Amino acid sequence: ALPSRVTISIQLTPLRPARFPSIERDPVFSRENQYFQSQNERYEAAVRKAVHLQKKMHEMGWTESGPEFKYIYRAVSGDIAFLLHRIFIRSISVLGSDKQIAKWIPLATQHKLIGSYAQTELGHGTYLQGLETTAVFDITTQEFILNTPKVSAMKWWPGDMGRSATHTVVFAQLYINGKCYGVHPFIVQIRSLRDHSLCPGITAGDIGPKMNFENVDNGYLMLQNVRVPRENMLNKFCEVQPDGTYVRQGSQKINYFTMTTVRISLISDEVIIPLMKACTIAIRYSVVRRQSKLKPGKQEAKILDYQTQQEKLLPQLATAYAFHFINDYLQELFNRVYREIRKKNFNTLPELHAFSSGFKAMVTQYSTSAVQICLQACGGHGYSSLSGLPSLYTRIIASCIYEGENTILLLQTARFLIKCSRAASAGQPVPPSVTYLAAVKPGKCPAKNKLEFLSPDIYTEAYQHMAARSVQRMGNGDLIQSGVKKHDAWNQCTVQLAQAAKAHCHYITVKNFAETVEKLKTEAGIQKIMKHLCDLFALHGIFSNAGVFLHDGYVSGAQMDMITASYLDLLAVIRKDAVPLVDAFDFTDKSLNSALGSYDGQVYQRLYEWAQKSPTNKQVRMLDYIRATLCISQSTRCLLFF
Ligand SMILES: CCCCCCC/C=C/C(=O)SCCNC(=O)CCNC(=O)[C@H](O)C(C)(C)COP(=O)(O)OP(=O)(O)OC[C@H]1O[C@@H](n2cnc3c(N)ncnc32)[C@H](O)[C@@H]1OP(=O)(O)O
Ligand SMILES: Cc1cc2nc3c(=O)[nH]c(=O)nc-3n(C[C@H](O)[C@H](O)[C@H](O)COP(=O)(O)OP(=O)(O)OC[C@H]3O[C@@H](n4cnc5c(N)ncnc54)[C@H](O)[C@@H]3O)c2cc1C
Repeated sequence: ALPSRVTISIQLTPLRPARFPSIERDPVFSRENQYFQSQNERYEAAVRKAVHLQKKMHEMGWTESGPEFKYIYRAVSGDIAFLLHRIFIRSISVLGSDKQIAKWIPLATQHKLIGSYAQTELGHGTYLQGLETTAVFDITTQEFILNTPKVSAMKWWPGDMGRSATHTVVFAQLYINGKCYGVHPFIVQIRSLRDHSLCPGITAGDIGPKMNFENVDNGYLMLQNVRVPRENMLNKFCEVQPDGTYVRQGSQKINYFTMTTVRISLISDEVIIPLMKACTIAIRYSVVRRQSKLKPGKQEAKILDYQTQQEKLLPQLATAYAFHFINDYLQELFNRVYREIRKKNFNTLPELHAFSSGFKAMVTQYSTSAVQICLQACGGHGYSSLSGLPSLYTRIIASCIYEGENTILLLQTARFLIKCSRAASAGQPVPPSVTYLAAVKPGKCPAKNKLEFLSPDIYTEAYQHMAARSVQRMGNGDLIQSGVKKHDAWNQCTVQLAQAAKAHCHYITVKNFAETVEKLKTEAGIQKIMKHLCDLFALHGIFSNAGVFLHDGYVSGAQMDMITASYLDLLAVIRKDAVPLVDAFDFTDKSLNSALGSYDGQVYQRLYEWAQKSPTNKQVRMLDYIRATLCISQSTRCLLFF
């Protein structure tokens, strides 16, 4: 067992960024009364924090890629406003010409404007071809005229739109001489830089209460004959020339590239960090909370000593590590493809789109389920906002919806896999990440005892077989043909297609975790612990989805019993290291903001102290009202009685 506060110096630098006490102690970044604030109070506090952060960054010379910003973002990202300003900047960086970048990026990075990303409409979020906002090219004035032709075309959801943004990237159907060229991005000013009032032709406001994201003023936007210069259409890849000629380089879908980049970047900040926080809170609480007795006459047991509690929480801990590693894999994939795209080579874009879509869907869905399990594993106190778990859950669940609803994205991945499977079967070249699709052997899992299922080769092979079979089973010729036949066949298979996409991503995650552990150059003890976590992540996936591994007999019923035995044995092994493994995430008490997860374990005192801050404990008038009501009811009851 590792010492309690061991520094697990594994090569996971984002897990262990440097600490910045000055930031920790900064009262502006305090999260102390957050759970008692209204939506409006949360938003206004978020704006104060954002402004303060920009001042600090300017004074201290910090950059968004620097350790200080990363630390703040990890600690208080859920509290800072202008989240979508970063996506506004990213849109211009990836879709804007050099001239547009030179003009707009300095204004944005110096916060001389506040940006937003206005794509989703009341009537359409998923189906981008159905967006109804229009941008008509006026050749006489060299402008685009933007309109919201009907209520369903109103932009609805864009972050920072409600009160903050002065500019936004509006996605609209481009029309030239009556012909539609599809969805394109346009920079539109929506509020005055002088007094923040709405610009002519602009109607905007806040969309109202949500499950979470109170630090973001998600808003609505209507445009009425709003004119922008021709130069405001982001034109790195698509351009309207002065004479109205439309020129495009590469895929028509390149205008969707911002989403691809965000799907990869949000995984770390908006999904893995909350998952790690939830694991930290639930596991620390589970070694403090004692409930019931394991043996008569003994002290009440720590709830983490119950096998069921271990089976709830430890696979989520293993998932947090697995997803941290896959995040590095995806970032490397993105960097490789983006280098090619900048050279105007779009050949690898389909693979990046398929992977970014599939992993965004799988990681957000599994992590959201994991945070819910952590919340429920803490019993009644987990349901208290003061545990920090409800806000982690209501925030992370949104990641299954925004930046592409998960089902839609899994179907995009499936579309790519089916095409690769057919190409591989025909002996045509396919990307290295999917060459396994051509190698499906009917075979049987060779493992003969439960210990052999702790071999990464054995379980990775089982995942590869399951994924290849899931994809190949769907790869019949009808699915990608054109015409009605394809659409009918496709829709009748979408449940299994989504499963095949998830199976592919799960296999890649297991394979990547095993390869990463193999390469870990750390103290032998750390590598051994990481191997346990990798084994647990892999066997948990088989244990939880036994049917797909048993389906074609690759794994037998007897072997499934061996897998279950090894899986349950691992729980007791990892239980000993559970606390150091969450300590390794190195969240401060302030960043956790949890009465259950604080490092000193003083749960009950903290719950009571924090509850005293509740305004409901201060509203004497309300208590008087309740007493008066009770008096009335008692007198009524007396009359009735007599
Ligand atoms: C720091 C982060 C904080 C987060 C805070 C929250 C911020 C949230 C912001 C948002 O939510 S912004 C809005 C997000 N909206 C979406 O993600 C919309 C989802 N919908 C789509 O992406 C598309 O509509 C679709 C589902 C992909 C379908 O697109 P379309 O109907 O146009 O194409 P298809 O017919 O399905 O496919 C045609 C062809 O195009 C390829 N393709 C599709 N998308 C992309 C892409 N992004 N990149 C590259 N290629 C793409 C697709 O693979 C097909 O290719 P082929 O198979 O024909 O070769
Ligand atoms: C917190 C939050 C922040 C957001 N921020 C922004 C922002 O800053 N900018 C922005 O532009 N947008 C933003 N959005 C909007 C978000 O991008 C959309 O809500 C998201 O893309 C889902 O689209 P939708 O709402 O139209 O869902 P729908 O597509 O209507 O989904 C409803 C159901 O229909 C199903 N469905 C739809 N199409 C198909 C299909 N073809 N096949 C099978 N099933 C289908 C879906 O799977 C889902 O189950 C935000 C949303 C949230 C929740």
